[in-house]
Amino acid sequence: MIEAHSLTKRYGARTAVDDLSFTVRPGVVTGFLGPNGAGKSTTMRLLLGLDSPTSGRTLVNGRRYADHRAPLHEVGAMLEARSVHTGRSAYHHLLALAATTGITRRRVNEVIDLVGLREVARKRVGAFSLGMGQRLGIAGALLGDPATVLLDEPVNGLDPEGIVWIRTLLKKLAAEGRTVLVSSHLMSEMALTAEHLIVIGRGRLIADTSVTEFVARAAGDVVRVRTDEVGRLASLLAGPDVSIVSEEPGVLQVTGLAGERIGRIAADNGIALAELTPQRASLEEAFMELTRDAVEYQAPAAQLVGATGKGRAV
Ligand SMILES: Nc1ncnc2c1ncn2[C@@H]1O[C@H](COP(=O)(O)OP(=O)(O)OP(=O)(O)O)[C@@H](O)[C@H]1O
Repeated sequence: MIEAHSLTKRYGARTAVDDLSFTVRPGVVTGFLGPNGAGKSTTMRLLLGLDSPTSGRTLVNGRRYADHRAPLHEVGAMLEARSVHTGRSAYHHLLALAATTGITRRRVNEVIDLVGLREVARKRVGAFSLGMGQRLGIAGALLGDPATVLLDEPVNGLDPEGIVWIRTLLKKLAAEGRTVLVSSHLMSEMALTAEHLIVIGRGRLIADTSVTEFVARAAGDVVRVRTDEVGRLASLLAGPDVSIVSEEPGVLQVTGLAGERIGRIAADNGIALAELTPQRASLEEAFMELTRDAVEYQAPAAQLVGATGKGRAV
């Protein structure tokens, strides 16, 4: 389990992380989402004790990272910046890491197989592609068989096959009862990988919600209706919670009524419809909407704010 309590990090006048509180639970993959510069990497560094917070605190498996006697067995992490000795082979890089904490050669070989680097294990890391480097970083994170895994943008640089592989691996790690926190700036990727989402913008918490709930809220309730009788239909549909806009001749964009209801009202009044289409905001659109101006949203934890697409020009 990972906990952030009122975490704040300032670099001079710049606030990278701003009073952030959340809990990451074991058993599911949690996506850590935010646009570039939102503060994801900084938060991850704070969780790992690589940087100290200006205020607030973080706990991993109930303790501060620095208080763990064998941190590699508690938390495995891959941060974005690669700090691998490029002259070493993948095998020797992992062996050197293992040696610092009494991890066996057998385990080194296990993780090499787990991440699919067996064929290139003896090659110099300097010659690795970005994707191979990511796999090596993941191998390092898993070396200590940790209960908690933190990965910063692990999908970067992976080919489609690698992306599917990491998705499957993360789900497996979570199913084994581990806590898995994965950062990304790609909503679409996280929607396929994560079950829970923590979304930040400008260092602040914007949403702490299940992916299911995020998807449900992202599905806007705008229905596009095409008919020869727009005027008559619009007056029949009008109501206190209904908004109707017509941006092109013969077409209404209706908010606040389900498609079924619109179809029923039209049929009851003998109006023929040429089209009746619920318009769904894509997840990516919803995410962008949500993070566009993070300062607008000052969400309490465990709530999703502003993802309904309100404010869009309909
Ligand atoms: N060491 C530092 N010194 C000064 N400013 C920093 C430092 N580290 C991060 N920042 C600033 O803090 C903010 C958050 O950066 P951070 O790298 O945590 O964001 P991020 O969400 O991980 O973004 P990205 O996806 O681009 O890596 C940015 O404005 C960044 O410029």
